Amino acid sequence: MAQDCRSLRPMETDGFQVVTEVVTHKLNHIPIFKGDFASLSPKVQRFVAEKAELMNPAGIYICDGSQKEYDDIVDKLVERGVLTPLKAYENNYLCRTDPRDVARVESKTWMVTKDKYDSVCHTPDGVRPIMGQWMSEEQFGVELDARFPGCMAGRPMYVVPYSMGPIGGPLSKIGIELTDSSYVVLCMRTMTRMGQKVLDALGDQDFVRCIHSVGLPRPVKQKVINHWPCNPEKVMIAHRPKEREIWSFGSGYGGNSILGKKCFALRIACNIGRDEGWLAEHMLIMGVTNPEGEEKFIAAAFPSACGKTNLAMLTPTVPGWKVRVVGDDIAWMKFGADGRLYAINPEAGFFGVAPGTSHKTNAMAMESFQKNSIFTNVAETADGEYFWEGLEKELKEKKGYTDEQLKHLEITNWLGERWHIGDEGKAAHPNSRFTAPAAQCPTIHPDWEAPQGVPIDAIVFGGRRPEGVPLVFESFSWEHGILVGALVKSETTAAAEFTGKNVMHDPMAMRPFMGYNYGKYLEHWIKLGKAPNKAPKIFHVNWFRETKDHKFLWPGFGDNIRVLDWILRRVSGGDEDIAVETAIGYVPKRGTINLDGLPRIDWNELMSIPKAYWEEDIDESRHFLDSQVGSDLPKPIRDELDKLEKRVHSL
Ligand SMILES: Nc1nc2c(ncn2[C@@H]2O[C@H](COP(=O)(O)OP(=O)(O)OP(=O)(O)O)[C@@H](O)[C@H]2O)c(=O)[nH]1
Ligand SMILES: O=C([O-])CC(=O)C(=O)O
Ligand SMILES: [Mn+2]
Repeated sequence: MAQDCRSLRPMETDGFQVVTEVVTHKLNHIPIFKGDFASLSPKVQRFVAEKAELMNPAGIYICDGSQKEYDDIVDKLVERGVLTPLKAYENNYLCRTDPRDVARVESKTWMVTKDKYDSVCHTPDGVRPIMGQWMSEEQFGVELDARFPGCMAGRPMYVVPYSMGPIGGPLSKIGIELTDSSYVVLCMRTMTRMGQKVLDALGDQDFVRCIHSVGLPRPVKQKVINHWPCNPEKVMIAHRPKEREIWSFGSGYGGNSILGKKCFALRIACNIGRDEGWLAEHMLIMGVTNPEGEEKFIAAAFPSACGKTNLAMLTPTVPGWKVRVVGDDIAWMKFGADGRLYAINPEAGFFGVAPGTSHKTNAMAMESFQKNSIFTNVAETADGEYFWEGLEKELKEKKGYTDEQLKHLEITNWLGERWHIGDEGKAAHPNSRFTAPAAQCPTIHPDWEAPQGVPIDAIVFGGRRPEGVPLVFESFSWEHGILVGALVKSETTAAAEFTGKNVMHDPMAMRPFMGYNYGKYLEHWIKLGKAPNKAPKIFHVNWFRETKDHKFLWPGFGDNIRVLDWILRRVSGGDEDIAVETAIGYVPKRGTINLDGLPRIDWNELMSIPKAYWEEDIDESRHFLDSQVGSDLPKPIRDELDKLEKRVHSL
């Protein structure tokens, strides 16, 4: 490394005191700000030393995961203006990012493998794969060289050891993230089990290597906006699944930087799962107890910002039902010796969409983030409370404001500007997020950290489908259910860089998170569902069907319990006559979904299966599978599509 990091002035080292200057030939005089380098396992030492040599940080900070460490980092960030305390709560902070760094960037996310078709499908000439982007190893080398050498100059490099899943659990895995973002350190502490105890459990085993840099070495040449260094022009989120390695550059936004989450727990983990015989999925996990006291577990996959957090934390509107959350975003699932499918939530916190969250829609999320939480890109009221679209009514009632007072309330929007309700633009960014410890959720399941997981009785797919798709249907078989998952489509949301409302394919809600060839992934699913494994039933739901004048046909949120009730009665079997066979699957018989107490529901409109819509949809789906999965599409899935087409034609 050309630069001499010892010549940095103290302020350029973020005010850290040098504890020891370890002079090994490996560390090349890079000082240790915190922790004991020598106590790290040889593998970890080598990883840290090599990457420090490459990225040339001002010093190394080995995280112990303690509360004091968290508080110290928070204090520093408050002092620097990166975080603002939200005075109305205990230990809650607001973070405003550079407005160019607010969401995942799918176009800058790559899988790096020797063989292209390990990463993506054999798509016909001229078709750009949308389920994952491939980069060659050679190209990756070039891209790495253009970004990482010296990229941490003047910044501390935090070493973040973390476990996905309860530490030491049979389904859990360990990663180590190196990052120059202290915001990321705070989020990793909430979202994972992080710190010394992970190093203790690791011993000299291997781990997933995660390298993250905001990509703006000091002295910075560009203007830093909102004290949020980032490098939007050079963003790269690259994964090397064979090497179990992640390289993330240029963005501090959660989905790109909290590497335990999407990068490890989905893209790398689905590769590990393929090798080891399990599944890593973009799914919530919930326990649902009926009025008779029987509990069943559901895993559900909806695309980003399509309702996983809300469903997992649902407050039932029907008396006698109880819902408890195991996880709200990611499930690692493995069939056990008894043939049942067991799921763990690899995360320890919620990184949830803020707008739309209120006591009315998701009271349990609201309760989860009253303390110890970080709010990214939300707005703030003059009283030091968080604010976003969907909280207007609640705020008015809480404060006893008149409409006029509410309109004049001083709000600082996510951009830091003065803003009033009714003004142009949004108070909060549509993808603004809360980061809260899962343990703070009042409905967290007592077994949410059970190392062996919870047994899954039903898998549910869904998306935002304004047209044509009924509220709920059940697939005919495991293979048909996989086709249903493979054909998940949804209106785009603000969770990634897309603008406008287009209905896009998002198979299994995994399009942005696929870690290998999608056809092989479907094959893996098919294989795992075979006897002696007992495959759960697969359902599809749609909370988002609209009337012609764009009103939701279904009230959603807490009323979704009515649909779960039907699903679980189908799972229980028995001789209840509650389903009708249709071309696309079993749908509820009229009268078998409890609608008591709801305003008028247009059942016919909500449940209809319009032939013309489905014929067109199947043509489009066939085109999608042909062009995007091509020759990699497993035969059983193609057969299911043929059967579906025949059934729809004879509607
Ligand atoms: N109409 C309607 N909207 C819903 C329902 N459930 C959730 N939403 C809205 O969908 C948006 C996102 O929901 P989340 O539950 O945060 O989405 P998620 O699937 O957890 O998203 P990621 O964290 O991005 O993976 C919120 O703005 C909700 O208000 C529902 O049942 N009906
Ligand atoms: O990754 C993120 O930024 C948040 C998330 O859960 C998603 O987009 O599905
Ligand atoms: Mn998600």
